[in-house]
Amino acid sequence: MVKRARLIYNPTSGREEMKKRLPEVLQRLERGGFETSAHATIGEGDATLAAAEAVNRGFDLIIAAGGDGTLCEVVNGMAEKEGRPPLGILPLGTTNDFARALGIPKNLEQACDLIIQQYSTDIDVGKINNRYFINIAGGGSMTELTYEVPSKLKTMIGQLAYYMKGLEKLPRLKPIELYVKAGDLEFHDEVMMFLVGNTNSVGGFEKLVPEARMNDGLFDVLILRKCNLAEFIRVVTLALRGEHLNDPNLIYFQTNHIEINSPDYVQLNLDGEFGGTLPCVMTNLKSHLQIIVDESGQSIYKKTLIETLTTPFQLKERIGDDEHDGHHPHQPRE
Ligand SMILES: Nc1ncnc2c1ncn2[C@@H]1O[C@H](COP(=O)(O)OP(=O)(O)OP(=O)(O)O)[C@@H](O)[C@H]1O
Repeated sequence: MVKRARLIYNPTSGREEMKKRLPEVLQRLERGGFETSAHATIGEGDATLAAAEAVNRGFDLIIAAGGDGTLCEVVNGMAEKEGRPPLGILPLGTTNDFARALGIPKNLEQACDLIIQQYSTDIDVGKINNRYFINIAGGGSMTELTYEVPSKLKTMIGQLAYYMKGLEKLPRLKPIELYVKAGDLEFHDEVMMFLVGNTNSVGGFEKLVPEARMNDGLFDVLILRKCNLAEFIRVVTLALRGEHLNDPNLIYFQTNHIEINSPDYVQLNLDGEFGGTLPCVMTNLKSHLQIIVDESGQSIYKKTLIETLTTPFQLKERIGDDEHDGHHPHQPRE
C-alpha cells in the first residue's frame, strides 16, 4: 500500500540545499513507497501551521526538512494533535543538533533511505509554557547567540558563524538572578546560564549535558553559577571535554518538571530559536512523539537513546492498520 507523506521544508535552511534538490528527494521517497507532497515554509511559524494541517489531513508520515528551528516548529504543530503520525527528519540546517543526537545522516540520499526503511521509536518532548521543544531549552549568557546570528552568514560560513558570534559576546557576559524549583530542590542565586536538555547534543557538542537521553522521561539540567570571564572560559573548556560535572561552579541534576523564574529580563532559547522569556514551567512529556530512526536505533553518540527502547518497530506493520486490529500505536508488536 502506498503511504502519503507530507514534506515540510525550509528553503532557507543551512546552505539552501532543499531548494535545489526537491525533485530528486520527492522521487526517491516515491520509489521508496511514499507518495509525497511538499510544503515550502514562507517564514517564522509557518512550519507549525503546516504540520498541524498535515496531521488534520491524515498523512501517514510528516517529514521535517531543515534545521533545528524548522524541526521545533513542526513538533509544535504536531504535539497537541490526536492521531499524529511519525516524524521523519532530513537534516539540512546549520548545526542539526537533534538529528545528530539520533545519528540521522547529513547526506540527503542516506537520510531519505533511512525514512524509507520505516523504523520508528518513541521519544520525549519538552513542554515549556504553551510551547514545545525536543532538543534543548536554555537562557542566560551565550544561549541567545544561536538566534542572533544572521541567516545570510550561516548560509555563507555554516557553524563557524556561531563561534564568531560567541567570541564577540564573550567580554560582555552578564549574570542573571534565577529562582529554580524542581521537586525537592529549590535554588536561588546569580547564574551565568542554564540549559535544560532532552538530548545531549547542544550547539554541535555532545558533552555539555552528557547524560541526557531523549527517551528516559527526564530533563538534564545544567546551571552555571555566577563567575568571572576567566572562570567562565575555564568551565566551558572543561565542559566541551565532558570534564565539568564535578566543578563547584556547576549544578547538574535530572528532573521531569522544573519551574524557573527571574526578576531580570531573560530570553529563552528553544531548540536554537528565540522562545519567549522567563518565567517558565517545563514538563517532560514521556514518549510523546514517534520519530524515524535507523533499524538498530543506534546513534552516533551511542547513548542518546537508553537501551530498553532501542528496538524500533516497523511502520509497515503499523500505519493504517491500528484501527483494525486494536494494536496500540505506541507499543511495539511482539
Ligand atoms: N522562507 C523562509 N524565509 C526566511 N526564514 C524562514 C523561512 N521559512 C522558515 N524560516 C525560519 O528560519 C528559521 C531557521 O531555520 P532552520 O533552523 O531550519 O535552519 P538553520 O538556522 O540554518 O539551522 P540550525 O537551526 O540547525 O542551525 C526557522 O526557525 C524559521 O522560523
